[in-house]
Amino acid sequence: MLQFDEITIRNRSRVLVDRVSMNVLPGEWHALVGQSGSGKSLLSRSAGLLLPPNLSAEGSIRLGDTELTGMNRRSIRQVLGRRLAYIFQDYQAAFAPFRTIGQHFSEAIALHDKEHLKEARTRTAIALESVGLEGSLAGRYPFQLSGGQLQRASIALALLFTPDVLIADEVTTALDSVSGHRVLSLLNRLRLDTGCSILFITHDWRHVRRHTDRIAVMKEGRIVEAGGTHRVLDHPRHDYTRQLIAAAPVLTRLPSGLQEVGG
Ligand SMILES: Nc1ncnc2c1ncn2[C@@H]1O[C@H](COP(=O)(O)OP(=O)(O)OP(=O)(O)O)[C@@H](O)[C@H]1O
Repeated sequence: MLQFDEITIRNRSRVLVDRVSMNVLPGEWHALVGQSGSGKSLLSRSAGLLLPPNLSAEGSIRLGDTELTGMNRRSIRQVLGRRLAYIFQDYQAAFAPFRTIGQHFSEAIALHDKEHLKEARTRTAIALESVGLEGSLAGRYPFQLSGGQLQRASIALALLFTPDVLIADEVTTALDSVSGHRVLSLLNRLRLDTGCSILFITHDWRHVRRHTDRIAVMKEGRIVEAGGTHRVLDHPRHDYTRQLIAAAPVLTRLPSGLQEVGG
């Protein structure tokens, strides 16, 4: 569904992502893990052509049959939000401070589905309700919502057009553990309802074990190990994966079928 082929990302002096290939399958929840600075965010941003201007990317990224690399701004804008959506740790950045939540939804509908603009209000209310928020929140400004509410609103906005792939980059990091857990349960329900795939970047192995189907492990710009979640967690082949798992002590004590308490 989202196929990265031999992606290399560099700045003038350094290769930051080195010939990475990865395939996110339809409907799956695919984790991308690795230490800070290993290149996870750059790789995921390269799909939406969202790299900072001082970096360049080579290789091929396909969403279904559509080649994303080399698209012009106009074409990628049509893909972003409609077929490929992002949610970030910094969910505040998804909203402009002086526009209401509802205005953000109307703008997205105006961009991707103009002929149904008249129904924007109803659609917004339905979308907000699908993530457990009241439709009336559409009239509020971002600063009038809690962190958890705003993250839910950003998920509703990202999933408004049922994208094929949702890229979730450390979406629970800024939330307390209960809100984080709720957000991920919500994502799982929406994934099952809509059939979208999730590329999930995280440092939290509890979430990896609980939710994901497959894992790719990144180290210094390369994927060093990839496979089914239970295989990688219970029988890691690469030393680096073993070290990462050892640094999350609770996981070392649990066979993959069991869930840890808490979190
Ligand atoms: N605009 C940039 N210019 C130069 N180097 C950059 C730029 N953006 C990121 N990097 C470097 O690229 C490497 C990979 O960064 P990236 O943000 O992808 O890491 P990450 O694995 O997502 O880390 P984290 O888990 O902390 O978010 C890091 O060494 C980072 O310093």
